Amino acid sequence: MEYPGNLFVVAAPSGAGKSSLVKALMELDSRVQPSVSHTTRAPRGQEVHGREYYFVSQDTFDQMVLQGGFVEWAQVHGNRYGTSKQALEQRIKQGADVILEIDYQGAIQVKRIFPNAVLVFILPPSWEELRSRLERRAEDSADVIEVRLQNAANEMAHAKEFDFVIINELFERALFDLKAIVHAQRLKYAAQRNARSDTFRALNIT
Ligand SMILES: Nc1nc2c(ncn2[C@@H]2O[C@H](COP(=O)(O)OP(=O)(O)O)[C@@H](O)[C@H]2O)c(=O)[nH]1
Ligand SMILES: Nc1ncnc2c1ncn2[C@@H]1O[C@H](COP(=O)(O)OP(=O)(O)O)[C@@H](O)[C@H]1O
Repeated sequence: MEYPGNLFVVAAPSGAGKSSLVKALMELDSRVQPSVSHTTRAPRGQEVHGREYYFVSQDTFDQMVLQGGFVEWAQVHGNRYGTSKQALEQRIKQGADVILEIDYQGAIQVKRIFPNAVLVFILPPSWEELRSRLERRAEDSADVIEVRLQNAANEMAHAKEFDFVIINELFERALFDLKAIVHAQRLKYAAQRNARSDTFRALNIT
């Protein structure tokens, strides 16, 4: 199945900077719209239901799984997260370029469904910096930080399955790299669309 707009998936270990980069990209580029996921995790810091996530109970999440309401879902760091079909269809109707901020398991599932999806993996510059960012963010308990760091090694081993890898050392540089990936995909998509219409014109197909 071809996604009608451009579909970008951004994954990274917790603390690598994916939310900050996606947020900064959307502030620069209104054509990129987020798909708001559902999660059984409790809200953190300033998070608002319906903005960062739809925060739902285990039962609600179970019901959505049973009813086939998710394009993909995964168990991550002891919580469940999923991209609802409704959230994606809402963006498809807008013809938006959609950015999914999901884990590597979800990214692989999305690529199977939408082969034209562009998968981007964000890496921290070092282990020490990853830990330090989680501690500086100060939104997770020490135990939660340990769980996330333990999972990070396995998550980063999957980076090679992605189309692009960005090292988020200097934030502005990483943001530029993410912008360039989005821009290149748009040009490719536009070129393909124009080539198709040129061919149709040459063959007198309206
Ligand atoms: N598969 C999947 N993963 C998701 C989804 N939403 C968020 N995640 C991932 O779940 C993990 C934990 O997210 P979160 O609790 O917000 O922590 P963070 O990584 O520190 O921002 C991250 O890897 C997210 O990318 C989703 O809808 N599907
Ligand atoms: N390039 C960077 N240099 C220093 N700190 C960063 C950088 N990118 C993100 N951060 C900070 O690191 C912490 C984790 O970033 P965040 O976007 O929440 O990561 P993720 O969404 O991948 O868990 C935040 O406090 C954020 O401000």
